[in-house]
Amino acid sequence: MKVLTVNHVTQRFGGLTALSDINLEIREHEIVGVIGPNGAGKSTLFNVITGMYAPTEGDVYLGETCISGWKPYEITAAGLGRTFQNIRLFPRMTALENVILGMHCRRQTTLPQIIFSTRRKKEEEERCRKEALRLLSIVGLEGKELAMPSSLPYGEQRRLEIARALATQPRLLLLDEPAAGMNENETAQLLEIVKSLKSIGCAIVLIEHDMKFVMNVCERLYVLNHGEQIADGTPEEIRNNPLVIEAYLGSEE
Ligand SMILES: Nc1ncnc2c1ncn2[C@@H]1O[C@H](COP(=O)(O)OP(=O)(O)OP(=O)(O)O)[C@@H](O)[C@H]1O
Repeated sequence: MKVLTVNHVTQRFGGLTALSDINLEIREHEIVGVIGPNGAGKSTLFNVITGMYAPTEGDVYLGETCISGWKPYEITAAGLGRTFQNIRLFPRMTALENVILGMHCRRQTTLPQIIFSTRRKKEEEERCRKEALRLLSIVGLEGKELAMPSSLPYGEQRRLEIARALATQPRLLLLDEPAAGMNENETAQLLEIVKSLKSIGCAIVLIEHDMKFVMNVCERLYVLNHGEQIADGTPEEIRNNPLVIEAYLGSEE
């Protein structure tokens, strides 16, 4: 079953075409990469999918639902989670609280229940706490629930962001350069965690410049260059694609 369909999407900014007729299909449980040299349009594509921009042309579907023009929070509630290129954790909250906050779009208590502290609210709080602890352990942060984000090493802060994104119960998770700034050890740990997310039933699309990481974790790749989709296929096919090789060599000139 398809989780995400990007259907003939074009994005223009004034006279600049940042994306031109892009088509993507992501199926359940897949891990798919979007790669391309600087300025290729990767972030713009993520911004269109997550509702930061409404596409100039074309449509985005989450499952069977067209989400083009929806607001980011509506898209999150519909089942699309994301992490950002730069860490966006709440600095004055513990790791656990950061994850619990990610759940707010799924919480069932109403405002009066919150104000009058009903039994239902307490039960829900306990349920959220247990779920947040489970998510922290999925990203390898068991025992770190009371840590403040700034006390965690960089690699763990990025994993905490993934746990928070998972707290929204996404069908699809978008990771924006998850390995950026990580050392070799941190990248290797992240690789195992991303692979393990397959088993919790969410599909993953990631933008990443670290080619070794991408080639190891992704089952399929889409390649953008100057806003155009120049290739898609398995890592092996992409590695040997002359258009891709030319795009990357050209970008180093
Ligand atoms: N809001 C905007 N207004 C105008 N131009 C934009 C906007 N966002 C992106 N662009 C332009 O669109 C093009 C694609 O940029 P984008 O950031 O999507 O590329 P990218 O592949 O993510 O690059 P990088 O790998 O360097 O992050 C660039 O020419 C960029 O300057």
